[in-house]
Amino acid sequence: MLELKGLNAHYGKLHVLHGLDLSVPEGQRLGIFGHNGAGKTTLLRACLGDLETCDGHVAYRGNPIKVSEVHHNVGFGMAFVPQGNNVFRDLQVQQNLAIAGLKHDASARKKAFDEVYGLFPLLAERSEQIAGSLSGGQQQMLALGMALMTQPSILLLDEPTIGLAPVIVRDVLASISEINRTRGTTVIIVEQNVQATLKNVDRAVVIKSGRIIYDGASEDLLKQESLWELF
Ligand SMILES: Nc1ncnc2c1ncn2[C@@H]1O[C@H](COP(=O)(O)OP(=O)(O)OP(=O)(O)O)[C@@H](O)[C@H]1O
Repeated sequence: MLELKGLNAHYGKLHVLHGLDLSVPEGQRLGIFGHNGAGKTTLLRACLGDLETCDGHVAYRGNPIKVSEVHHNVGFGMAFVPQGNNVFRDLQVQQNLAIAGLKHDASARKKAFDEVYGLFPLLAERSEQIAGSLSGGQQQMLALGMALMTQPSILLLDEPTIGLAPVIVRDVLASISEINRTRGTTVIIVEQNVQATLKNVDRAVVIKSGRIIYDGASEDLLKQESLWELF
């Protein structure tokens, strides 16, 4: 579904990703882990074409991802939830969702609303609440709901549980698994909460200094003693 070949990324003289190869099949839940600064967010941005200074090949369902054409690339069915501050804080919950679903006609938008409210009943209960007054975990659910309003085939999530209490972390990760189970949506999730995330992904990739140093089944990652220091 998503294919990266020989991906290099730079910020000025800083060489961040070094010839990465990665192939993600339809319906997979992939967790990407690694130290701060390892290049995880950069990798997500490259998948979207949101990085001018990268080279290599990125394709989504056979469509080449063109650099600097994010608006075009998301049209292939990609949704990206960036780290933090990802809702319109001064607008109501339902207004946030409506904006995210603007590309749809009225009937597709209603279907998307029904799906989001079905997955996150709390968003239906709080539909008129101002988003900035939701708790951190609720805002994260709204951000996921906004991504779902686009009816994506792949979700790219950058640390969706950052700053949340452990019990809420579990809820948010379970919601992501539920989205994958009910819609078949492919998920790529960058996370620092490694142990909690491993319970909700099929495959784990560990990046160190812009290179993949582990790629395997999620349940096997914790058996790799040489990687424990990362966690
Ligand atoms: N816009 C930018 N300009 C210059 N350097 C950048 C930029 N964005 C990221 N970097 C640098 O690139 C490297 C990789 O950053 P990236 O955000 O991809 O790492 P990460 O693995 O997502 O880290 P974290 O877990 O802390 O979010 C870091 O050294 C970072 O300082």
